[in-house]
Amino acid sequence: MFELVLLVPEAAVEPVSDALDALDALSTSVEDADALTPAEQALFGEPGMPPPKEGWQRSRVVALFPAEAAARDAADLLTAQDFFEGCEVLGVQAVPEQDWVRLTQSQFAPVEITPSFWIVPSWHEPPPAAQQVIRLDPGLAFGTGTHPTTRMCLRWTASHPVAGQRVLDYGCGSGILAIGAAKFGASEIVAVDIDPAAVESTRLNAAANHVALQTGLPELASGVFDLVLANILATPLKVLAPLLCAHVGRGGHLVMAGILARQADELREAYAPWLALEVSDEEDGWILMTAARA
Ligand SMILES: C[S@@+](CC[C@H](N)C(=O)[O-])C[C@H]1O[C@@H](n2cnc3c(N)ncnc32)[C@H](O)[C@@H]1O
Repeated sequence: MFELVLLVPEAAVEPVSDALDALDALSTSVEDADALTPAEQALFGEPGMPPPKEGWQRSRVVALFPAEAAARDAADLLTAQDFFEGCEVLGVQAVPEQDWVRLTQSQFAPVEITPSFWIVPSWHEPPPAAQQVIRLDPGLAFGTGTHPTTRMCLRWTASHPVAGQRVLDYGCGSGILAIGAAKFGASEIVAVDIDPAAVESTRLNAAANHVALQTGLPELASGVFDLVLANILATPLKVLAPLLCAHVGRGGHLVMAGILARQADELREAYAPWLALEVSDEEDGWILMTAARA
């Protein structure tokens, strides 16, 4: 494999990427050419918000070709185009052979939730101290245990008596919270998501963990539960307030994540007509908000 590396100003990124596609590049990646320098620009918005800017001032565009001649031909053809003005060919270089599967796998190590509760990818052995293990590989749906919001929900489940309880995981993603509840003895679990890919992912992950649960689109959730887990984001959680509260039975708990510390008051206010939320955990600027129904 050979890669053609280009320096491209913001306005030309789209036509250059389209042209690389038309020139049969196997893949094209676009990175901030000023990354790790004082000119680096953040393109991430707050969760749920659009980024403050569409593109970087200068991008490093890397296109992969199967042969050196194809990469050099593409460079020659691009250089002749009007839209290439202001762009620069930085070079064509051989890409060393890699074991991509092993490289990807090496980036996902077991995640500790508590000293005895771990999330472990299928290619790792569980650590000796692990008494409870969720087997989970990164996939299409959110929830591998590496995000603080997921970890806080799992820690809550691990430290409360969920055995024998009816549990609703609202916004289940990979199903990790539902599977966690099953590992701690919940007797009936319903896991729902608006994304059909998440529902499928939950079904597969539950099977891989030998866990029985019901999963489907949100309409599947009916009745009241002893525990309602919802790791979504502040804005949808506010909209869902009446619905989620209606699912919390007497003596039951609502546990919510996906909320930034500075959003605590607005969430408290949105839920006040039904339940009194309090902050019960915090990690990396994210908080866990919980409430109990008397
Ligand atoms: C941050 S992920 C959480 C996944 C997993 N529960 C975890 O804790 O890691 C949020 C999930 O909520 C789902 N979601 C977003 N809005 C939703 C809604 N209104 N109703 C149901 N699911 C929703 C998304 O599709 C996504 O899978």
